[in-house]
Amino acid sequence: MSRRIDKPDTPADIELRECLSAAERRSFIMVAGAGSGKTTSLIKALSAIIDLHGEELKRRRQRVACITYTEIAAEEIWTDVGNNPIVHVSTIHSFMWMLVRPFQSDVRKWVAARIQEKIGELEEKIATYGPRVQQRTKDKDQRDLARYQQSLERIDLVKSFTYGTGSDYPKGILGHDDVLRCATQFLDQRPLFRSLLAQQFPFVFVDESQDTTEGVVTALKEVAAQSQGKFCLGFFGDPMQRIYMTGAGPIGAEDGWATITKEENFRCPTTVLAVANAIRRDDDKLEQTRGRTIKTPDGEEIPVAGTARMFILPADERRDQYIAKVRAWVADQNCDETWRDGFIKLLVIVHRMAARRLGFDDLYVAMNSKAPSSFKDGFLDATAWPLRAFMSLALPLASATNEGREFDAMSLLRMFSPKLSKENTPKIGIPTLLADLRHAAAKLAEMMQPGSKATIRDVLEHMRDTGLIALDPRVLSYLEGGVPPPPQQDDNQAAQEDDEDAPLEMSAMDSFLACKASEFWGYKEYVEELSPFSTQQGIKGAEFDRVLVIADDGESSHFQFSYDKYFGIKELSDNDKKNLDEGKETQVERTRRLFYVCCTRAMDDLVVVLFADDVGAAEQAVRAKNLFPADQIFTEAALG
Ligand SMILES: Nc1ncnc2c1ncn2[C@@H]1O[C@H](COP(=O)(O)OP(=O)(O)OP(=O)(O)O)[C@@H](O)[C@H]1O
Repeated sequence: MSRRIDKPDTPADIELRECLSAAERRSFIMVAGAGSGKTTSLIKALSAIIDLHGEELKRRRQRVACITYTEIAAEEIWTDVGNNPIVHVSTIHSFMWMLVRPFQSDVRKWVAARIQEKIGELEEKIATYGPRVQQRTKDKDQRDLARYQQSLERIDLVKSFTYGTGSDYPKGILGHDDVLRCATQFLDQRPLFRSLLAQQFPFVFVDESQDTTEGVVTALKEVAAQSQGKFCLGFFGDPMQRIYMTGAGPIGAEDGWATITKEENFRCPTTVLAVANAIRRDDDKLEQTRGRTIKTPDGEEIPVAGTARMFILPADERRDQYIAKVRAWVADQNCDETWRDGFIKLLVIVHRMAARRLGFDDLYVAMNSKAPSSFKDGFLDATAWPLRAFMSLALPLASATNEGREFDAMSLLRMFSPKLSKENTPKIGIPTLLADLRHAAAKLAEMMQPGSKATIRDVLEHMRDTGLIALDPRVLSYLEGGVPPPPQQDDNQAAQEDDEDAPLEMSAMDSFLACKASEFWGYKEYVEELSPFSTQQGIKGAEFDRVLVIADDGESSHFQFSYDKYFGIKELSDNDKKNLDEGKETQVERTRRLFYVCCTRAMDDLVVVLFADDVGAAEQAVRAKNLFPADQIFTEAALG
């Protein structure tokens, strides 16, 4: 693939360069549809800053900050600007942590206040228990309260604070959420902190800004307001591509800011572009032009037609066979064997069927049925806190151990084991310590082995007892609770009737801890290869020659998304209607945006397979929606 930086300049790139070169720096918003080259413009802008201001920035020891959604995107962008040290590319969490880290005593005060706040919330909850609150909930709340109080006493003993995936205050670890909370609070409340940011980083760019939280957007805007003329803030995004609930969506331009748009789509072939424009017709009506082109041998630029097709097939146990048939059919039609058995990008939102096929049915059920919404959301991209110890350490460490990758195993241990942290001077000799950790890693790999009977609880206890990782205190709290009693007859009902999410969390955690730990392998495969939310492969900003989107609500109607409602196969619920009346969004808007992101990844061919209970009704609804040309919508009959 050719490098983004080598692409020709568009009028938007020229307009953007004017914002960067003006004596009075001007902040801006670049809003444009999929494949319009926003990331390309961002890379070009970084390179323009290096050319225009590189020397001056170096002299003043200043840098340009570029905030991306994933580590992978950060790496890609930094490579594209020749790994220039003037450019600091990172995720928002590490950027914010870099800013607050030097202010250790302020962080300490902030952490103490945060714990006080949590204690206050818990005390309030305890004081207002309803009659149905279960004893287990009460016990857990008391344990959490005691833990917070203990943490508060130990905060002064923490030598220095660091940042990890989940917070563990007595160990001096601030998790993702806390880092953002702390940094945005500092930025909101302290003019000096804002000046410091602007002085260190006179240019701050945010890619995928539609999924950046409101708090971060506001805080950065405050920096821009305070340092007007000397600071340039740029947001690059597309509200239609917001796929996380926490994202800010459309970002408004402030007075004096430039709003830069891009009309063209450079990625999708004309057939796919037509679908993309049709999807947006029901939303902000933005229509993109051009589409991907190629140069003929005699230098003529011609549009790529590509293909865009949709299949409606029965939602039964033959899903896998149908997919294979569709692939073979497209291979024949397109004279392209890759469609039969080569690499195509499959995108599917996890549902019960997919989970069962990939061998993580119980894990899916634990995190989705009778689970808090934060678990359901966090299951889509593996960010839910109960999953973290597995995704960050247990799985990669077990793989490294199984494959004899000593060096990788050691790096993981150095990264995660509190026994190897700088603060912890070992009581036993280093060689003994390392041998113990290696032994613990081998045992972990054995417990994670497919076919092993070890449960998630067993593995977490093993990791806790051997010091392989500092577990999230919320996980620890459940481990300490012991094995739960077998469910009482009215347990489920009580769980539903109890107010708030706490009982839901408790029952979800009971099921989660009882799952086989080896189910995580199938889940990992899903997250890394099939999920449109995959942060590993980074579907955001990614593009693939051949894309197959599976639209399947499965057996469970997902909390956030419903293809059946989006395509108009299923009626909106009373709750949806109420939300609409109140101006809130429903599954329909969310599904539309996700569908848009998925479809617009295609550079050549797009195939959408919708699995429906009633194929006839679904076909009628799909045709009425008019997203695909009538002669490109097929049912089982076409497959022969
Ligand atoms: N000016 C250009 N001329 C030709 N091709 C371009 C140009 N700008 C970008 N492209 C190509 O278009 C594709 C999409 O670019 P890019 O990923 O920057 O878009 P994006 O707007 O960030 O995408 P999305 O929002 O959909 O993730 C890439 O293949 C890129 O190389």
